[in-house]
Amino acid sequence: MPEGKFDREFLRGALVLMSRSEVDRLLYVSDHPLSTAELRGRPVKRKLVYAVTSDGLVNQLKAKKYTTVMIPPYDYTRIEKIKVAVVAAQSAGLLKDGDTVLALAGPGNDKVMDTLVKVTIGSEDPEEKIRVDTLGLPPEFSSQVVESLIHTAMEIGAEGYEGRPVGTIIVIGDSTAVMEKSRQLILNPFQGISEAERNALDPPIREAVKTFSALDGAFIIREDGVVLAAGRYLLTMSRDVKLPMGLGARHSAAASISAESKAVAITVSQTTGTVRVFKEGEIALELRQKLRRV
Ligand SMILES: Nc1ncnc2c1ncn2[C@@H]1O[C@H](COP(=O)(O)OP(=O)(O)OP(=O)(O)O)[C@@H](O)[C@H]1O
Repeated sequence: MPEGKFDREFLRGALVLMSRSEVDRLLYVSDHPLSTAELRGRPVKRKLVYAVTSDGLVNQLKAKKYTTVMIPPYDYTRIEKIKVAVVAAQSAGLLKDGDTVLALAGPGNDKVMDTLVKVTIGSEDPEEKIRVDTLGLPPEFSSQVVESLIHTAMEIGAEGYEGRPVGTIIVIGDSTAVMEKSRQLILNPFQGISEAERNALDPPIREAVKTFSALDGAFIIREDGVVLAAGRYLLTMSRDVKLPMGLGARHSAAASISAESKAVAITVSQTTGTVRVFKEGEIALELRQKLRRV
């Protein structure tokens, strides 16, 4: 889409707002950085954080002393792009609780920006907030991967598969150990696909995870999001796990694998749609469904 007069006005309007002292950070989610002319006379460089999708661009912008974070090059919606960029900026220590952030994103891979979002960091409804940061995950885990899979799990719990409720387990991290402590129940649907094409950060792969959640068994996912397998039966049965009454074999298997490896295990309960994250054998996070469509 070529950039028109209104698009330039929109950007100018957004930059005027961003210059205001109430705004702590301006998150510019685009592979088309602002031009010198667009930035001239605006005291925003200090606040500006670019979120871009290529290493090359990160290096170019850093060489020009711009604060820059990298986000995956997937086909996200504008709001998803902004969420991913906020998480990336948080992980890079660029945002703190209470910061007012204005984020700008556009529909495609051109210069046009059409979405301006105001976010106050840490102000979300605690029920809604997925506090991956408070899970205390080791550094090898990508908070983007974990957050996106928790989100996918919430969708599985809310929507089920073809109108019927489904449950599943998603095990993330320490994958060599987890593969050793599990066995394939069915043919692995992710086998033979190149690693670049089976990353859970990629929206089509997230959709595939939702579809395959109807299969028996667990997903095994590497820290960087590469889906190694679906349909795995977890062989661990640890006695040291703490489970509330009423949770059965699925939750017990997830708790056990998280006790016997460094992995975290996300469960979706078929019965209630509730999503739980297990770490070191215990529930580290529990998210109930507000609205269930199945
Ligand atoms: N060790 C395991 N590895 C992978 N999946 C498992 C394992 N044990 C059970 N499951 C899956 O969990 C399913 C449901 O088991 P069960 O009803 O006992 O679980 P639950 O913890 O009560 O969870 P839900 O709330 O989903 O019913 C089984 O049909 C199976 O697909």
